[in-house]
Amino acid sequence: MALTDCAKATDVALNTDLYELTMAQGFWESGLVDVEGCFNVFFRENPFGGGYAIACGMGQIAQLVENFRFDDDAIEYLRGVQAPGGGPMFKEGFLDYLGDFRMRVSVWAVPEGDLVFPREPMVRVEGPLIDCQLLETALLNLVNFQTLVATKAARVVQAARGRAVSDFGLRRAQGPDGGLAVARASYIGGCNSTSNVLAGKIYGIPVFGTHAHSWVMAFPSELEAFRAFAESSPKNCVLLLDTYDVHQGIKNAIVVAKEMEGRGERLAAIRIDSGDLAKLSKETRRAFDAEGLGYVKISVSNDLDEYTIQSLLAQGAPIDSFGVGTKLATCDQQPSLGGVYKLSATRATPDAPWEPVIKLSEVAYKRTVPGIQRVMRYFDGSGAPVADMIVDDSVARGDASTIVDVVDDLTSYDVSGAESRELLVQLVERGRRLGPDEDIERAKSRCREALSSLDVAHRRFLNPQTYPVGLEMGLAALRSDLTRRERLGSGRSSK
Ligand SMILES: Nc1ncnc2c1ncn2[C@@H]1O[C@H](COP(=O)(O)OP(=O)(O)OP(=O)(O)O)[C@@H](O)[C@H]1O
Ligand SMILES: O=P(O)(O)OC[C@H]1O[C@H](OP(=O)(O)OP(=O)(O)O)[C@H](O)[C@@H]1O
Ligand SMILES: O=C(O)c1cccnc1
Repeated sequence: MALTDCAKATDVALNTDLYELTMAQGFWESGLVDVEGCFNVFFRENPFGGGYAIACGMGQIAQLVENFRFDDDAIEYLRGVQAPGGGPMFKEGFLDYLGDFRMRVSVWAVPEGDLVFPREPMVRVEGPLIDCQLLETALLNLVNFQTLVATKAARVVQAARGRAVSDFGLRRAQGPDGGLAVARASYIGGCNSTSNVLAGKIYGIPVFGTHAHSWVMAFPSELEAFRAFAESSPKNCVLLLDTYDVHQGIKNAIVVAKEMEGRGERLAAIRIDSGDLAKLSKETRRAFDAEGLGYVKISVSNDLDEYTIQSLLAQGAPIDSFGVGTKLATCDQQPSLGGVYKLSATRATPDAPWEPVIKLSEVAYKRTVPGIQRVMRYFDGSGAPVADMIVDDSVARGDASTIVDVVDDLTSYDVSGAESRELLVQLVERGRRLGPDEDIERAKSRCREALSSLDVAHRRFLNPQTYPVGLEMGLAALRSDLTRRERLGSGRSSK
């Protein structure tokens, strides 16, 4: 993540909510240093009213775990933090403990770029409660935003139907870190390039750019501005046509394109950034084709998103590429994913058996899933994913053909005969990464393959079909049992 890439690596431990540190102090003081927990990250609704989400941010978890330490500066800062009631917030003994602290968690996660659906764990963390708690905020910060952006990008790219999409969002992103995260996640979600140069350097994402209206305005005439840009950037010349009047812009760009031809060069593309993009792109295409300039591509921008792109293509607009900024970077329509980190099991020591726990709620919809959860994804004969099953091996009944819906336990799905694969992959074992970070290109191709295998019923924007996610029958029974026990007053709530 940006903080681990750009700032002092050790600052990652302070990139958290204060309560994680006060809870950690409480665990330390209560002597609960050996107690272990299992936490799961999941979200409850697909973003943007869609039928899927794209897992992202997981590729930076191992780095977060490894870099998680409190250096002298961090301890000095914490020593100075005052409690509102007076006196230091943190005790010296706890600060000593933090000074030697190293994360001891094990982590499993859905690989970046893969499909992920509501209520299934996309990250599972096991380890000492203190460690798990200290990781919560930074982990959610990594995966919530990037999963949201990767999903938005996947939708925009889906609408573009094979045409290139570039991330233009840095100027509207949520700060410098936000801009980097947008570039990374939108590339994994399917964008071809970014205008963000730092993201290009850090992540190896191809960079792309045209020129601004100010370039044209800085010259006495548009024609001179176009000429100067063509001379300065002959190998990546994209001319912006709409500073004054697109029709005059077309004429001037044609003049410059011909002059370039005379020098053995080629105008790569033009960009249109306002007005009726369908009408103007058609006029531009006709004019350039009539002059034998069929190779000049048409790029458009201006507050685009998946819906405007879908509409432009439905209008037959001959557009070759899209620059998408504000609505991609700010995840317009839905500014946050709402992913949560919930405890699902505890054990008194690392060798003791896990005890599943459940969080009830007034609304059944918010009831959590207990246990040490794995996810199996089932596929039909054509390789399309058809359902995901959450399994806890300690209670599994061996009947892998029935999945009980995760929200409505009167609904079940039959997956008999379907091929399956494990969704969560282990990244970290007791604080140590199990391998190098995956190449971002691998995550990008995983996303492309996963989306192309997903039934269009789950991919469409309007009223997509809900993808089935449920519990293995033994886990469903355990959840009902724990719910009953808590409701009848014989569970943890009454002890
Ligand atoms: N043919 C079209 N069909 C659907 N939406 C379009 C079409 N052409 C443009 N749009 C979208 O309509 C919105 C507003 O476009 P509009 O023509 O008002 O540009 P503008 O706002 O005047 O440009 P400027 O950036 O100069 O203010 C933008 O989101 C743009 O992407
Ligand atoms: O429209 P977006 O999807 O956010 O894409 C990025 C926008 O940033 C630039 O203009 P800027 O917004 O700075 O000024 P303008 O709207 O006046 O052209 C560019 O010309 C795009 O329009
Ligand atoms: O290169 C461009 O055309 C560009 C980059 C960022 C924002 N708007 C446009």
